[in-house]
Amino acid sequence: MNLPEEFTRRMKLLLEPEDFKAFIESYSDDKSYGLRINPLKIESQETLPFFLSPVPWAKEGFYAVPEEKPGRHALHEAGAYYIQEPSAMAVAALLAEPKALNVRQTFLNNDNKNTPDDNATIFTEGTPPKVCDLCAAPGGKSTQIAGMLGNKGLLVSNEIFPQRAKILSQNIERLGVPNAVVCNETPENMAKFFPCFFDKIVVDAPCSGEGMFRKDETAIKEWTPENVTLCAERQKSILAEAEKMLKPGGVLVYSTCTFAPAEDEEILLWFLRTYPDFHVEDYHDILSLDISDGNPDFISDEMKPLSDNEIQSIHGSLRLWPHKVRGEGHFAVRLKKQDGEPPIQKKKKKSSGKNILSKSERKQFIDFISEFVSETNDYEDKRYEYFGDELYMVPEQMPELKGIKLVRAGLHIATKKKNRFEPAHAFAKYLKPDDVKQYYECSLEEAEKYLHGDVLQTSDERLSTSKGFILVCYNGLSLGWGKITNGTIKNHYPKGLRINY
Ligand SMILES: C[S@@+](CC[C@H](N)C(=O)[O-])C[C@H]1O[C@@H](n2cnc3c(N)ncnc32)[C@H](O)[C@@H]1O
Repeated sequence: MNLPEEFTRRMKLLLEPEDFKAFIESYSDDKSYGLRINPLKIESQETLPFFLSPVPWAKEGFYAVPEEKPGRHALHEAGAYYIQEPSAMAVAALLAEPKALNVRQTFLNNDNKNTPDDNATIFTEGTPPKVCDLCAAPGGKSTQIAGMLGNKGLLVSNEIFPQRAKILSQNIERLGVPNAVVCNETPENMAKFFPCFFDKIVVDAPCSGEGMFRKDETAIKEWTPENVTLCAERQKSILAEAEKMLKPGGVLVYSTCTFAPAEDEEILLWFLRTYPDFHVEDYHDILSLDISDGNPDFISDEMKPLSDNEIQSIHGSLRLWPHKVRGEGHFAVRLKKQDGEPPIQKKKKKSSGKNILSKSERKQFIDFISEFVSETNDYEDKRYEYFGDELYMVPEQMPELKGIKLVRAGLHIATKKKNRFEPAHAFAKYLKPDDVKQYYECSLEEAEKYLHGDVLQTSDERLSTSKGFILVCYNGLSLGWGKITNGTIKNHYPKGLRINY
């Protein structure tokens, strides 16, 4: 592998000779590859037909074998898991509260045996939090956070580039997440819409991507020292906006997938000096002791001298090195904002009302879903809003977002067509077989046909007289809608998502 010369020179200066040797040698190893199970869909990895071994720092994370192609399997489309580079899984894990993370520690101490307690999620106590993932596409951290939220609270996932925001939104849909709002905004606009709003924010910043070298040749080609400087400036401006959006007492997680101190330790130091009401919370002993500390010696002379407090804070950040852990490399730190009274904000109205379902429309909608949903009670007191003809079940904690570029406003539940509704694909992805009046459980071969867009033929006696919308499932997980008559299931899998197996 042809690493950029200046990159190698810098790493040689930073690392001890033995470390440097091991670091460079790690580039001849295979890249790390993993998947994270989606707790909204499956309880354990045991139902997956792949060879998996646990990632120490992420409860739902597993190393996988790329040759088994889990990304091409029907279970992937069913939202059972998300393919994610293992070291990246440490970032969202840093959002967890220590109590829940101690559960994880027990998990590790028990030879990685899964225990029922281990399903404890981080946000189950007290009011469910409002979380923002500010640089979110394609959705690795967002889908991990959604799993931790367990359909409670609010997740606002933002991505600045429209095409990437669309992919983010699709991944959120695939994993069946109901409480995520996807925005396509600049961090500056996000801060205007959400001042002092969030309990937790992740800034997984755009960076020079030195941790991508083994995975992606273009990261090597695009690397320049000037880009490192440019990224560092951009990271500061993104963090400055994130800070405005965080409530007092809130948690900010900053991360990059690069090794450049200018984007890691130095950004952390800059942040602590600019915002003295933040301090670092050290999670090494909670996440995994294999993870290294951030290094105060990496700080350049212009930023020296460092106080004892600053040195300790930098030690509290995490570095995942590819020669020390099984992962491509990451930097991450958890910052806590001092408690205090939030500045008084103009209260945002919940909604202007014009998009909201009228009483008669609400009745019409509930009547419509009662044709295929077993229990409509859960849907009766929810907040519904139209965006054009698209009807969304909007998370309760979402303020009115007039003027913001929205890609997804919660759970896309239906499309209005003249005087009737058509259930949305996202709604199918959210539902489980037990939630509906009729579902069809496919074989793997049928699932692949369905995902390809084919009509399915069933000889299942129970369905011989069935009519109307039916949830097409594989391994007990919904793939999408079909419409059944006389045992023939017409395919409603969205055209843009169809796959050639
Ligand atoms: C490291 S990636 C995020 C990866 C994502 N968190 C995940 O886990 O899948 C950084 C993201 O920031 C976006 N980005 C680029 N420039 C940005 C800017 N000026 N402000 C905010 N986000 C930006 C990129 O498009 C990219 O999707």
